[in-house]
Amino acid sequence: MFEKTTWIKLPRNVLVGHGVLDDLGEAVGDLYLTGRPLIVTSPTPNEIAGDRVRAQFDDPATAVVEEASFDAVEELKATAEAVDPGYLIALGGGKPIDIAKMAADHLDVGFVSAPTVASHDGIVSGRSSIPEGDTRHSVAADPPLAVVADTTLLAEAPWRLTTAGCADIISNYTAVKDWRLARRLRNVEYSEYAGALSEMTAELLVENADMIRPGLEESSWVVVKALVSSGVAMSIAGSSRPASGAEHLISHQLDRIAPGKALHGHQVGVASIMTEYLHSGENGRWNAIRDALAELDAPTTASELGIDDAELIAALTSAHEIRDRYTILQGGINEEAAVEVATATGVIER
Ligand SMILES: NC(=O)C1=CN([C@@H]2O[C@H](COP(=O)(O)OP(=O)(O)OC[C@H]3O[C@@H](n4cnc5c(N)ncnc54)[C@H](OP(=O)(O)O)[C@@H]3O)[C@@H](O)[C@H]2O)C=CC1
Ligand SMILES: O=C(CO)COP(=O)(O)O
Ligand SMILES: [Zn+2]
Repeated sequence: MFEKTTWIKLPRNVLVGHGVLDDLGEAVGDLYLTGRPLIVTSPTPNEIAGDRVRAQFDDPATAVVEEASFDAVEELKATAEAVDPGYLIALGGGKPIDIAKMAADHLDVGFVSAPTVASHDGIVSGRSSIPEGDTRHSVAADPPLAVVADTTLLAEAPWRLTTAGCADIISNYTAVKDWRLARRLRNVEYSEYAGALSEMTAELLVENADMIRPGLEESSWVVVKALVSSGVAMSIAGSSRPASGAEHLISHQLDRIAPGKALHGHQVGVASIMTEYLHSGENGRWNAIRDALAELDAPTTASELGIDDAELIAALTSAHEIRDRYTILQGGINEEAAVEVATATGVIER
């Protein structure tokens, strides 16, 4: 008997465009949400756009989060108990979005995402990525009911945050390779739709790379559409597999070994050059990944990330330990081989 079930959760309203942050109230009204909103943000986005959002609601409450952690989720839930919100609005980068997404899931209230940077593909996904001790959890949570991405605001954000979003998308190439490898060698569940969507998203971004330039609203448009599409691929898959393979494991390790030095997207981009090399060898397309990153002004070396060679090698050799996810790094890579891949790809100097 056929007993498989698929439940794909997706946002209902996705609003991308010029000045649309001022339509957030309307987008929320369209969802028939009731009660007061709790705006979950972090210091910079609160300063830049908090008042614009608060002005659209009666009696809004605000919680400012400083870090992505399970403690921050618990603190937010405690705030919510006092505030009794009808729904949450996440305003900011990956940090407040991940925290609000997970807290909304626990509180059983709706959640709306208003990204202020196009820096990662969690703006739409049904996952929260939260570190805990030596591990990193990709926690299932309902995706936002609505996404309101204001391209004017995103184009004004520092360029390096946009290039981080581009690099997070480019890393989909190797994430899908790892996923296919895991299907072949461990029979893990694989979705052709999610894999194809994720790869196509990376392909379209690279094809449009010449349109992606600092301060251009069209660029934010192209990048956000890609981030939305990648998030949808994760929702279809019901896991972060289409957008997170060994390159993400390396980046998560860098977050622990060299915290705060580089952005998530930039780390996964550089790591992706190396995992592509591991997948396809020296004549493979690792240099196409490197060139695409360089064209988008994203880092391609450890020193551009601000990371020491030793930190990079430590992340490479320990990445396989942090999550039970089969990738090209399964079983680990030893130090000599790690130095070889990092130098062969120019990520560290010989
Ligand atoms: N759930 C998922 O599927 C995914 C989750 N992620 C997670 O997302 C996080 C990375 O996201 P990222 O956005 O880089 O993290 P942050 O939320 O930390 O944002 C990065 C920086 O941008 C600042 N910022 C936010 N908006 C603006 C703006 N408009 N202008 C200037 N600065 C601004 C923030 O300020 P401040 O310091 O004041 O907050 C912060 O310093 C990681 O934790 C990663 O694991 C990544 C991909 C997918
Ligand atoms: O960053 C992500 C996808 O781009 C989320 O991946 P993780 O599941 O590895 O946290
Ligand atoms: Zn990512």
